[in-house]
Amino acid sequence: MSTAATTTAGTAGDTPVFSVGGLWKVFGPKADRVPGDPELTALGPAELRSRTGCTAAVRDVSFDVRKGEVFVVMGLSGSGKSTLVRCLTRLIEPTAGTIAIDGEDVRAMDGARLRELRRHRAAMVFQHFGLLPHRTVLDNVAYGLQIQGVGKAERRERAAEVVAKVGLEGMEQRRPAQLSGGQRQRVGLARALAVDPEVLLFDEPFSALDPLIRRDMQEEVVRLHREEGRTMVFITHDLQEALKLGDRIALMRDGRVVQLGTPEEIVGSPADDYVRAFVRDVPREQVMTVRTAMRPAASAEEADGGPAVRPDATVSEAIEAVARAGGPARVMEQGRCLGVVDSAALLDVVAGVAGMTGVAGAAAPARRREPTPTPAAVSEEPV
Ligand SMILES: Nc1ncnc2c1ncn2[C@@H]1O[C@H](COP(=O)(O)OP(=O)(O)OP(=O)(O)O)[C@@H](O)[C@H]1O
Repeated sequence: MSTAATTTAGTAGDTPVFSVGGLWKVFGPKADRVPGDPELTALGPAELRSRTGCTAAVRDVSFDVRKGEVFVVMGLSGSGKSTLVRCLTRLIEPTAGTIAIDGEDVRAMDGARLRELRRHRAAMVFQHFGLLPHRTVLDNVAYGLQIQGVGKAERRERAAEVVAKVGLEGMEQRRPAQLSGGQRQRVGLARALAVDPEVLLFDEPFSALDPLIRRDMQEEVVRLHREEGRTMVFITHDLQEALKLGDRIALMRDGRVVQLGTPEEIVGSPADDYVRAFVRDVPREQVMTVRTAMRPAASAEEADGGPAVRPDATVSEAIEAVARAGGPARVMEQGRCLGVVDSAALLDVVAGVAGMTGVAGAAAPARRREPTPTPAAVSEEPV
């Protein structure tokens, strides 16, 4: 889901939307003493609990959420996802560490500023989003604007726009009880969107939906993100959902982020055995891109002919192109041939014997041949 992100994520000089440093949330008696005590921080969850009665739900977590990206927080139940994301707007008060939004210190905000943060800047979409049962869809969506003091005519107009945007046109006058679970979730999404927040925070919003509706909603999020480029933080315990939606994924275990990276990095270069076990059953060809399997062109003919694929095409897409053409495909970017992929290298990725090496072509060294100068331009559009 990188289309909007790559165009809107901006340059390295951009201030991140959220910047989190050394964040801790400890529940329990005298929680404050835990983060600063090396003896206690060295303990595992069970030992910490038995020694102090405390649970470290978030342990020394640092990351940035970049403008325009979908940042997924993933982990099993109890790994600390909800606590971490609630700390971002201080729905849960952190125990230690720093949080900034657009460079502004969230921990230093007073009550009024915090309310403003939650209402205007970082809106949350919950799994159980508490729609008002006696209000219509339109009024539920307009509710956040009403709280903000927006006049009736304007809020109805804006609510109608977002209702249409999330595909609920024609249902404006229904009440929540007259909607399906998926439609209700769309109302919750529309309500968060109506206040036009800089960042949307999703707390497992789709986990109660049945699989088909869930897929629809995931596609809705992908579409909204592509159209608007809005920054999103998305909690899920579902790996497929994380891989589908995330530009980057923070994988949590026992309060720590064990790996932070793109779906391709997480699947292709798991940081440890835990992550490796987590991603073992992922169909690699649907996540890994052709960069992983690419080698330099072996000859001028190879660089000049054959089907073209984009560098961010999946291995699965390249397999189709190679199978149709009966020979290697060229990886093309802005008219330049970056390298080629052949069936053997693509198969290596599927089999998991080619990893993320960071060096194009190094995944299949035995087959590496001498590079050929790339042609200046080609006529075909990459698939
Ligand atoms: N108010 C609380 N008091 C004590 N412990 C808590 C509290 N809230 C959460 N915890 C503990 O903190 C840890 C992390 O919980 P959290 O809800 O953040 O996990 P999660 O990854 O979001 O789980 P789930 O997917 O089940 O929602 C768990 O061990 C949980 O029991």
